[in-house]
Amino acid sequence: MAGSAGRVVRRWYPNVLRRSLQVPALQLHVSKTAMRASQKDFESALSQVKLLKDPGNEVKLKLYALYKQATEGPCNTPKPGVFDLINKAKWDAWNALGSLPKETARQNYVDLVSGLSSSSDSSSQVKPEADRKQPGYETLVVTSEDSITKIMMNRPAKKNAMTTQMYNEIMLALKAASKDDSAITVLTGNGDYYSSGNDLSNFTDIPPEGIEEKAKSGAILLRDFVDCFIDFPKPLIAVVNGPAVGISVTILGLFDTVYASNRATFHTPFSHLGQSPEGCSSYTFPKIMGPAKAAEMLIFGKKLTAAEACAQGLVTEVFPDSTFQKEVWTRLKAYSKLPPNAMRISKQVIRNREKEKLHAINAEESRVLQERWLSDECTNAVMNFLTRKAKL
Ligand SMILES: CCCC/C=C/CC(=O)SCCNC(=O)CCNC(=O)[C@H](O)C(C)(C)COP(=O)(O)OP(=O)(O)OC[C@H]1O[C@@H](n2cnc3c(N)ncnc32)[C@H](O)[C@@H]1OP(=O)(O)O
Repeated sequence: MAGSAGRVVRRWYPNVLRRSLQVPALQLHVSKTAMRASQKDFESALSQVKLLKDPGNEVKLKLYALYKQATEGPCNTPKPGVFDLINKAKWDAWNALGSLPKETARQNYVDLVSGLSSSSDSSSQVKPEADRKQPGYETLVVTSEDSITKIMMNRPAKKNAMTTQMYNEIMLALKAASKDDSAITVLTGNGDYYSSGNDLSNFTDIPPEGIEEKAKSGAILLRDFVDCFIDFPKPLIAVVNGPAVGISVTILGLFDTVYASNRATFHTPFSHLGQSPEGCSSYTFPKIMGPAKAAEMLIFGKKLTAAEACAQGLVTEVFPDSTFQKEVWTRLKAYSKLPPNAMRISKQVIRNREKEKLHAINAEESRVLQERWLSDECTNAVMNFLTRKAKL
């Protein structure tokens, strides 16, 4: 079948499977008994079915059963043995149609193929990215394609600094991705930065209740945000397209895989900002890279190159910037074809025993940071940045 975009859709009934299922329906042979009022529709459905995208075994069995019923009538062949799994499944499907009249079976076959064709038409077209973009996000571009949900931070002019709105939108996007039919989820950044971390202007928006209330709501937001990463059920991959700062670095310890461009750097300047570690990094970083290397990053704000971050286990693999996107997305597309349930379960087995501990650490880090935000050290550092006296 040619899709409405004029693109030929791959055949879903491979020869091997067709042989093993012995589905004569797909040989474009129509028996005389089926040649009645809806013969033309039936023939056209038989042609169409060969060009559909793979509708899955359940539907293929339905099609098989309806074809047999339409052309041969009720099933009266001997039931295959229990170990002849494929033929038994086919026999069961046909037998389940009981005494359904041939004409009704033929009509049902035509209706089923017609339904499959229209859904295949709409899903087989290559849509431009603007069309695939999920609506409702202002600070992100969220797309789902090839079983991959991609969450892209989209404030390139501000180096993808994370505003309160961006934290909330990332939480929403993760919650949606955890329930959609994608196999893996990716977080990445648009432009030259992955992310410059917390948007320091978040500190300027003080509510009438005062600065304490601001720190309190910031700590709740931080805790909720990090909890979403701790609990995310599917493989989560960071595609670090450029420099990463602050919270965009610390949460990497909660990802399953981190791919980085060789242009990326990893920097957590908490002491410079009068702040303290978050994103569970006080636990994950010493575990990943050892306490001495973790202290250099988290206490002294040492900036790591991508190669250093990889050597210390924070990054899975580094790619040359010139081929970064191509190589990483080729790899991810291949991974996304692996059985999704197996991947989820493997992630659970790897991560679940740490979950409770991570939630407790997140709560504690958020509580400490809430106090830090009220300190003179933090206020001065933020003021310095916002009045352009200091750049990290
Ligand atoms: C509620 C949860 C709280 C969780 C807490 C998390 C802690 C952290 O994440 S700590 C890390 C905070 N981040 C920083 O301190 C980075 C600050 N930014 C910089 O030092 C520099 O901007 C840069 C090194 C990232 C980039 O420098 P560069 O010279 O290349 O570009 P700029 O001209 O400085 O930036 C362009 C544009 O973007 C604005 N911007 C960049 N980062 C931030 C940021 N983190 N917060 C607010 N705004 C940021 C920058 O001001 C420029 O804006 P204008 O063009 O309007 O001047």
